[in-house]
Amino acid sequence: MVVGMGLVPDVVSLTEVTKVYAGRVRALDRVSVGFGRGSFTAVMGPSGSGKSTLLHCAAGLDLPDGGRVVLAGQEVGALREPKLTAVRRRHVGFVFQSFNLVDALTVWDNVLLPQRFAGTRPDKAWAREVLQRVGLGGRERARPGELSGGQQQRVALARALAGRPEVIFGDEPTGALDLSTGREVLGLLRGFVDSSAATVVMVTHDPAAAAWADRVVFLADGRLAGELASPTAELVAARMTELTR
Ligand SMILES: Nc1ncnc2c1ncn2[C@@H]1O[C@H](COP(=O)(O)OP(=O)(O)OP(=O)(O)O)[C@@H](O)[C@H]1O
Repeated sequence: MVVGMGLVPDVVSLTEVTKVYAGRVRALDRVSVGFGRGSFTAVMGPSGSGKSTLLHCAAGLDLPDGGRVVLAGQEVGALREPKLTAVRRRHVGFVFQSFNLVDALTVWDNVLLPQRFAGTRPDKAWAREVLQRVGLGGRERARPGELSGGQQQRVALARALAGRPEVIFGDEPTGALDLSTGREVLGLLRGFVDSSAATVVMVTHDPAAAAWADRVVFLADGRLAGELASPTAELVAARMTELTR
């Protein structure tokens, strides 16, 4: 099944992607899916269905064993290090459940860190604006340990956005947050998609979180198991119940 290959050009596309672990676990089995510019996609499926593997392959963090991944116009499998890392740093932002902030650095330095790693001159005015937008204006000098979980996730979001990536990948970005803080983070992601035509691909277990997306892509046993446009939490939950039956 091929989903998401629409009229809008894809920022990320996977064609017949297969990933096998330890020579026998087929985590992804000929998955073809595209993520269009300015779209927000949630990836869902039962535990072990291949969601994180899909995200890692799409983001160039992991190489597929078969098929093709094109990320921001570059075929990932054809790139060697350090080029692959350079493409990732230039075009991709990440938001993980565990935030992955550096405790020894201030909020400000955490936000600018990926650009410093990339060797690009940080756009400080934009970084400041992004921190304002996520509600952390004035907290630049704080350390992550002094912030709440929700605030730390917002720092991670600001860090992901500060380099103006074409695509942001989230692996359970609201998984460690309470309901209302999770909603705030999802609202921010939604706002960035709508205002800057950024592309978001987010793995989640939560139907209410998936309902913020334009589309939900379902996986089961490493294969695509359909998609849902304009999702509601109820429709997503019903589909998940069918998949886990
Ligand atoms: N590094 C690895 N080595 C061996 N097997 C792996 C590895 N990573 C993932 N797998 C296996 O690949 C399959 C897909 O894993 P993946 O983490 O992508 O699923 P998931 O849908 O994200 O699961 P969850 O919802 O539980 O996080 C599982 O069977 C998992 O055990």
